[in-house]
Amino acid sequence: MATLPFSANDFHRCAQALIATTRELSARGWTPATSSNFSLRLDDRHAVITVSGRDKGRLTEADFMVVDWRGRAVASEHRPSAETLLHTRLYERFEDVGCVLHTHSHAQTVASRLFAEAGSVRLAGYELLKAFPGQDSHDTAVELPVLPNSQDMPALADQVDRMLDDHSLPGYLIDGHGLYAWGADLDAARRHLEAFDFLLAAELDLRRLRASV
Ligand SMILES: CSCCC(=O)C(=O)COP(=O)(O)O
Ligand SMILES: [Zn+2]
Repeated sequence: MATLPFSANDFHRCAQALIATTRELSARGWTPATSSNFSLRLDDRHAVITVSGRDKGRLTEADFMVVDWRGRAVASEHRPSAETLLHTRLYERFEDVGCVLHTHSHAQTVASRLFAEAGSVRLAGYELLKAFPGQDSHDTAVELPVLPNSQDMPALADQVDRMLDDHSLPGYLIDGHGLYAWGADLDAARRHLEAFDFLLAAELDLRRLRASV
C-alpha cells in the first residue's frame, strides 16, 4: 500500500473538527445551496479542505480531502473546492494561518453588493471590533475590503494577494458572493467570521434605520 504524504490521524482530527463547526454555521443559514468552503492547515505543505459541491450542512469525513499549496488534490480522486486557491494562498503567505472559513450568509452577501463600489465596508465604534487581532478598544475603525468577484480563481487569488499588501484584517468580502475569514486555528477563524457577520448585519440595519428616520 502506498504511503500517504501526510498523517492519516491528523487528517481525521482536522475533518472531525471542521464537521462540527460547519454543521453549526450551516444551521444558521450561512451555507445555502452547497455554497461555502472550509479548510484547516494539515502541515507545512498541505491543507484539509471540503470537496467541491457537497452540502456543507451534512458533511462527513468523506467530504474532505487534502490539497497542496498549488491547489492540487493529494492522494484523492475528488475535485477540491472550486475556491481552493483562495485558501492555499493564505496558508502559503502566512505561516501562522491555521484555518480558513468561507460562508455565504445573507448579511455577508447583501453587504458585499452594497459596498462593492466603495471597495470596503467601514466598521467603526463597535465593541465587537475587539474580536480582531490588535484591536483593544471600541473607539476605532477598520475597513473590510470588498473585491470584485471572478470565476478565474488564479486571477482572484492574485487580487487577494495584492489587497493583503495593504490590509491586516483577517477577512474580506467578494462582491455578490460572500466572506472569507481566517485565523491561527479553528476557534480564531470562527471568532473572526462571527464578528464580521455580526458587524455587517448591524451596519446594514443601522443604515436602513437611519434612511427611514
Ligand atoms: C452553489 S455555490 C457556488 C460556488 C461557491 O461560491 C462556493 O462557495 C462553493 O464552492 P465549492 O466548490 O467549494 O463547493
Ligand atoms: Zn463561495
